[in-house]
Amino acid sequence: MGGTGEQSQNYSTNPADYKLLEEVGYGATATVYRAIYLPFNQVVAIKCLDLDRCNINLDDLRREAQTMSLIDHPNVVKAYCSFAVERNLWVVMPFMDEGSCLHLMKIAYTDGFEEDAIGSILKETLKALQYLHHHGHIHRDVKAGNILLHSNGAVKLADFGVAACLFDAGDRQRCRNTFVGTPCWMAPEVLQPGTGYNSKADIWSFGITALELAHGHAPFSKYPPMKVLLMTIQNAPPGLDYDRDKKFSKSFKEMVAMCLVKDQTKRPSAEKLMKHSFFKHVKPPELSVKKLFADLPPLWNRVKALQLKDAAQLAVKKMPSAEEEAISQSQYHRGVSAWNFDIDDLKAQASLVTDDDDITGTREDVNDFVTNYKAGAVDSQSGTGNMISDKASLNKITSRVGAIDIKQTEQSEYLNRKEKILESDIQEHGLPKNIIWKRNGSIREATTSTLEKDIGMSKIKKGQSVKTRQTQSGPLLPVTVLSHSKSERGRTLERLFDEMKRVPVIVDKPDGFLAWPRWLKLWQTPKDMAHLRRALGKPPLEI
Ligand SMILES: Nc1ncnc2c1ncn2[C@@H]1O[C@H](COP(=O)(O)OP(=O)(O)OP(=O)(O)O)[C@@H](O)[C@H]1O
Repeated sequence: MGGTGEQSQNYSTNPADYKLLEEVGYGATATVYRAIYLPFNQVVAIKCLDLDRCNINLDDLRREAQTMSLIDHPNVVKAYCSFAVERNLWVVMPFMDEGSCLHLMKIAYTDGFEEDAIGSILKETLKALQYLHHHGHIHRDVKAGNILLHSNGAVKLADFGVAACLFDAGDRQRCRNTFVGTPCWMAPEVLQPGTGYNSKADIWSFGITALELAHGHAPFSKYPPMKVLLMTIQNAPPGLDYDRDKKFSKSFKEMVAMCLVKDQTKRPSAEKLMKHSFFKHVKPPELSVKKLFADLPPLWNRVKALQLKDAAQLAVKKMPSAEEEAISQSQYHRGVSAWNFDIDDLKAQASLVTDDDDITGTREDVNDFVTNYKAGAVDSQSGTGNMISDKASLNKITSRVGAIDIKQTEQSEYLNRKEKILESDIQEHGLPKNIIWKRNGSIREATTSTLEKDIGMSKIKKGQSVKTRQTQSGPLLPVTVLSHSKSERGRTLERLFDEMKRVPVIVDKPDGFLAWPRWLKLWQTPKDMAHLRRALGKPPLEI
């Protein structure tokens, strides 16, 4: 099933022929926009790769994008064309109007999909792998975040070619100890230097993706990457559990187990896997996949809602002294591909991590917080939004964004280069008026007005931006602060306030104000206010 408005015409490489509309996704190196190709008045997606962040030769990138444009299969997202725009590479693709499976799970299916939908999604993805492997390609980044969906039921595997190119140029093949990939989804042989890998690595990732779709997250996802690496190499492969996963069929469990065999030579090829009985009775995606989107708001509103949720995660995450760890965690839980790591270094770090380590709280914490917040369960009465207007103290602040240290004075410039959520955006596109948040089978409604009011958008002046990029997902939210004992809570708050000094959430560029959304009201008692005062070194100003 193609059905995504793909046309065989030539697309121009003149940026003026494209009108960028909403942001519909972002990854490690790219931001994806819905756009109109003006000569055809056709909706397309444009992936804007930031070449400064890619560290890659433009010619290599172009060549790879050209390869991508030669790909022709209904289950693989093809590139219509690509061209450089200043320090970006634009890749023009068909617009998959329901976004990725990952986004969909995050917004409405946090515990994963039902088996009939999973079967259809996996079967279509496997067709894509069959095609790619047959043509001698390895995808290397199969995961729910790269499986795109269309409202007509079409399922396509994305991120082939350009991603591979980007990372190959980072010496993936040549450098023995350095790999790039998404650790949770990576096969043991990919993680072990010198082993060598082939298309069977995609079959492992396919098996992990099956578990991701079944549970709403990949196995080991609560652990830091270095631990995942060791667990993948040393532990028994993950799988569907007899007890926990009772709702899934025997044939589904068997199929997943076949993919997740550590010895790559014993894993089936895509072609052989397609013959497994699990795929024989799969429903057509128009029946099982299409129904997943019923009642959901448009993709761009969902993306915006997720960004706000992520901003919350960033702002209140607890990471007492391990900023880098938490930022890494954030990227890791987002499932981004740009994970550069050194095996020896990671092994050294991994030895310091115990099974009981819970560095960042849990995914459930985050979801519970968001759900409760929307339902009004989080106290939003006590405390008010606070703003620090003391420039001298601000100048001391260094915010850590991704792997880059940015001094306060450089922040405006940095933020200018980032995508922003502006008040005008919120007003223009609106947050989803009636998101149906399905959780544990229950349905809740969140209204724009509540969310906007509590976020204090009315207080945010035009030009202020919310930094969200680094926090697509991940259990970084210390919402347990609300249920902790007093002393635990105090300690968590202290760390939180300490963190707040370093991580500005909203920056008012003209005045150099630092603030955070007023709905992050975790200081609930006079004692908490005292903590805040101490952490800031001065009484917080109310806004
Ligand atoms: N053609 C498309 N139509 C609609 N949404 C898209 C399209 N391509 C990508 N997206 C959205 O944008 C997100 C990021 O895109 P993509 O994965 O290509 O970026 P990336 O930088 O390569 O990310 P990563 O490295 O994390 O995989 C996707 O997860 C998906 O939600």
